[in-house]
Amino acid sequence: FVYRWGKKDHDFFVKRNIPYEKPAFIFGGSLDIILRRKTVVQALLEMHMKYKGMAYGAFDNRRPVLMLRDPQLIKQIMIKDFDHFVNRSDMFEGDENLFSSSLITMKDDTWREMRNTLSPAFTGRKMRQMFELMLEKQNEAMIYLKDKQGKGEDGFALEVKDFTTRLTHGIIASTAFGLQVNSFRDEDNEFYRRAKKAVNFDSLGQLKAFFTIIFPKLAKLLKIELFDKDFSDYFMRLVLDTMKYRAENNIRRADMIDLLMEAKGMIPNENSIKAQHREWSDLQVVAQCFLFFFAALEPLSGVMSFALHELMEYPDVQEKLYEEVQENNDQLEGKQVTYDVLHKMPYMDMVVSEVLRKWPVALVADRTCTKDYVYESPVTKERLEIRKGDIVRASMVGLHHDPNNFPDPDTLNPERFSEENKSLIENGAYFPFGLGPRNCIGNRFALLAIKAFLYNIIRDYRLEVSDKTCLPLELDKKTFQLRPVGGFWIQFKPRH
Ligand code: HEM
Repeated sequence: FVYRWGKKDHDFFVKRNIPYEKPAFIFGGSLDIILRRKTVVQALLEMHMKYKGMAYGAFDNRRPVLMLRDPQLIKQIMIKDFDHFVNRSDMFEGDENLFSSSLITMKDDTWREMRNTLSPAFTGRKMRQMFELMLEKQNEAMIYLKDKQGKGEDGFALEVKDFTTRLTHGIIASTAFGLQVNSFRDEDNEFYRRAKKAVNFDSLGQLKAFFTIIFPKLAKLLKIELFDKDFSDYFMRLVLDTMKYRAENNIRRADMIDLLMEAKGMIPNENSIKAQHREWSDLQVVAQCFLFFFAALEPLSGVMSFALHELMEYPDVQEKLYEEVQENNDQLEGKQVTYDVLHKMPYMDMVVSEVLRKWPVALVADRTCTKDYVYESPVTKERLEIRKGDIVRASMVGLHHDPNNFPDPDTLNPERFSEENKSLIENGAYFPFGLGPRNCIGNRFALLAIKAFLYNIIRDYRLEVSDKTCLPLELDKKTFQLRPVGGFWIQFKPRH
């Protein structure tokens, strides 16, 4: 029995006549990663380059996954034939919890209705209002750096992932939970501690996550939950109490809580959202605030950290960006950067696009096939059959580093995204925020936060190599997070 179970689905791609990466007994496709022999990025890149053609097979732990390689096919699945591929793959089995009830994991009509409910929170108008809340947090971060700098001119070395994580926590606490926490000054606040525990899996957390994914039924039987009850109760109480307090005291604020209160009919509704959808349960509402942690915290702080590292490694790019920042800073007479100014900085846009090409931190985007599907390549006439229940996956990291799509892929070159060059980029080959109706709902939010962050840092500091910098950047195999060996160390030299 164990032998049969350990080899379950190993012939999946043989039967389909699709080339595939052979899985290991019991552990499927993740053995090298569990044993820390490879990083996830390395495994994805190697596979992408090894296979040719439209698609190949791989195993995500024990599940067969069809890896899509061809930009045309990816566009067809993610955009044009989205109706066959509405849902993501199930990550965890188990009872309803804060993760399983969030937009990321919702399915079919429930997903559609929740996406419609949340979309107004991410429009240009709302972003403009949320920008003010973001700036408050960015200012706290800049004060922290100033204090660290002291009077010396040489500056100081900083592990920037810790710094960007604290900043992102502050932004999420404010924009999603309506909370004012200064994670720089008050380093041990309860919100920060609890949230960090949830997202920043320690070794035991990582083991629990793997166990629940590889042995979902056993985990359910043994009542091994990814989030303990105490933790879920804290966030449920936090959001529901805030809503009650605001309703009683008639408080409005440009954040997620406000939008969800509208959706629940607790306050007057600007967007007539309530009329369009069902009654959401308390769990479903709180899960949408919580999803900022899963969907936003790690990618946002990750991209900010990689951006600083890249600017440090490419001083010419850094100087060119500084010139653009300085020009705008002069026009603003040193006042705070605005939403409009950030949208009119072409070089900033090119730099951020290129950092996201090199470091598409979400790495992959998944869909589950919900109706049988056949694709025929218009070029080669090759056919690919995808059946209901199959999982398909596009590897952004593979496509973004494929020299056929981006020559010299390991070099940071913002010119790829210049006005004249960017139209040459195929959008099935570049999609750091995913593609189609199920793409990242927070992409504008993310771009805004990253650009405001870079503006402030580059205006005040020159980024240089420190004694502890990992250069060339080598990802740490010991963690599932994207982090260089020894951390993201950078020397901050004050410009003024
Ligand atoms: C640089 C930062 C970010 C990156 C690179 C990123 C990337 C992605 C990617 C690749 C997906 C999957 C898209 C697909 O399947 O086609 C996604 C989904 C999602 N992201 Fe982001 N994201 C970022 C920041 C954020 C932020 C700040 C938020 C919230 C404010 C957010 C909320 C979401 C949500 C809710 C989904 C699921 C959407 C759905 O299923 O309808 N993300 N993100």
